[in-house]
Amino acid sequence: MERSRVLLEAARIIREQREEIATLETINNGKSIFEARVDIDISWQCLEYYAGLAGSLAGEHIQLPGGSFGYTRREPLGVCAGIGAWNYPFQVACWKAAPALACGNAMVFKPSPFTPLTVVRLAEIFTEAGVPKGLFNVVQGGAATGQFLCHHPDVAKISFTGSVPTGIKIMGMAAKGIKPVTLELGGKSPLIIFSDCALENAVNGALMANFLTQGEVCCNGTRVFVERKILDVFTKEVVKRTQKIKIGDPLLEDTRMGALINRPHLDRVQGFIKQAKEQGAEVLCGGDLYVPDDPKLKNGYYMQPCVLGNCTDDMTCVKEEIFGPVMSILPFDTEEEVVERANNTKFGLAGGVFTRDIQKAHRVVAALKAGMCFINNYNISPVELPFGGYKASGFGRENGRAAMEYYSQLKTVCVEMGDVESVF
Ligand SMILES: NC(=O)c1ccc[n+]([C@@H]2O[C@H](COP(=O)([O-])OP(=O)(O)OC[C@H]3O[C@@H](n4cnc5c(N)ncnc54)[C@H](O)[C@@H]3O)[C@@H](O)[C@H]2O)c1
Ligand SMILES: C[N+](C)(C)CCCC=O
Repeated sequence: MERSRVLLEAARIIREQREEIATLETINNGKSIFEARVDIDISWQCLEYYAGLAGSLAGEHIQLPGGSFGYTRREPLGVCAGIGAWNYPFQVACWKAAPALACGNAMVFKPSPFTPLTVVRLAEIFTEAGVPKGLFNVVQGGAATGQFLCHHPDVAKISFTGSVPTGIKIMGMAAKGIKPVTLELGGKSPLIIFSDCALENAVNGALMANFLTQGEVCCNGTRVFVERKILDVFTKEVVKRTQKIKIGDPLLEDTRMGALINRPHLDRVQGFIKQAKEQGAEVLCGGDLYVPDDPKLKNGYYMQPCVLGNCTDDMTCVKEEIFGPVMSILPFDTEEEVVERANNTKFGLAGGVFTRDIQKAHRVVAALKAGMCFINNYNISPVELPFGGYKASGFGRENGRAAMEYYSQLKTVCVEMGDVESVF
């Protein structure tokens, strides 16, 4: 209950300072202030949710023969290292810190060197809310700092959010110390649009699945499979709506797409589009740099959101995570075919389906090999729901009751009520 009170107080401070933190996050990452506010809301909701769960940590009582019994205790792991990506800096830190602290652990958090700012604010808020000194700590740095944390003998668990190649290294380092890991890695998720969908919702869903945070979202549904019967009408509408997305100064109220994280990443995203064209895809809209009128933004890393048509499953843009505002549209004819193609990927983070046929919806998501599936929506984040991947997208879960499992360990106590029957 004490942990709960402190987390609730931290959530209250975040709510109170929402505008200031959102502004800092926009400066930190480049995403629009409109979206940053949503991220901050999801963050305080996460703290409130785990505040609610903190007092419910409990074991079981198990009756044994002769009046003996056993019981289990759910105990903290110790010092947990959190290593974050740059796309949701404040939110990722809250998704890790809230369950870690609720379960009685300490955390040392390392943000991405590209987004060092807001997690420091989080640490200050925790202190202000009454988190004891040293219980939540921030260290800045890049790969070397991350490696140091993973190898440190006092670190009991590593919770990592980032790319698959780094995830592989983290798992290797954790293996050396037999440390449990949570890996929240990348994806190339399918979004399946059946012809019996509510078209406007499906178009909205496809935009939500591809263009939040400049497309730099792990669970994005970037392979948009569209039933051939509605391919033309769906594509036309998606392109029309994509062209209307307001790009520019992320601190302006009406901006909906800000700047990508840095120049090398922008070049990489555009490299994927160039390669897609060479492989036969058609750029239906966007893909070029966007240069705002404001002279002080001229050198910003802005690009026009891109929709690719004429795509096939073997193209690089369809197989690899681009992590930018690039949607690939792929036609399909049957449910069986689309499920097989949707699952034909090394990743398994998310998936989505739009249809009015509720049986088909449940049948298809049951067949998808992905950890987070959406029916008739995409990329919403209720903190009550566990989030995490299958296959190369990682394992372990954040959010929901499930995350408590990943920040605690079970101790079993066996209690003898009779005499010891020795075999010797
Ligand atoms: N599944 C999820 O919840 C989720 C959420 C956000 C981002 N992501 C993924 O993150 C990737 C983009 O983020 P990124 O570019 O910051 O990823 P990244 O793997 O380059 O870096 C992630 C973090 O790991 C650190 N790091 C890098 N090398 C390390 C090493 N050898 N040892 C220890 N730490 C190291 C970085 O400094 C950073 O803090 C994408 O693939 C995206 O899909 C996944
Ligand atoms: C809040 N979203 C949009 C579901 C993103 C979760 C974190 C992944 O990058």
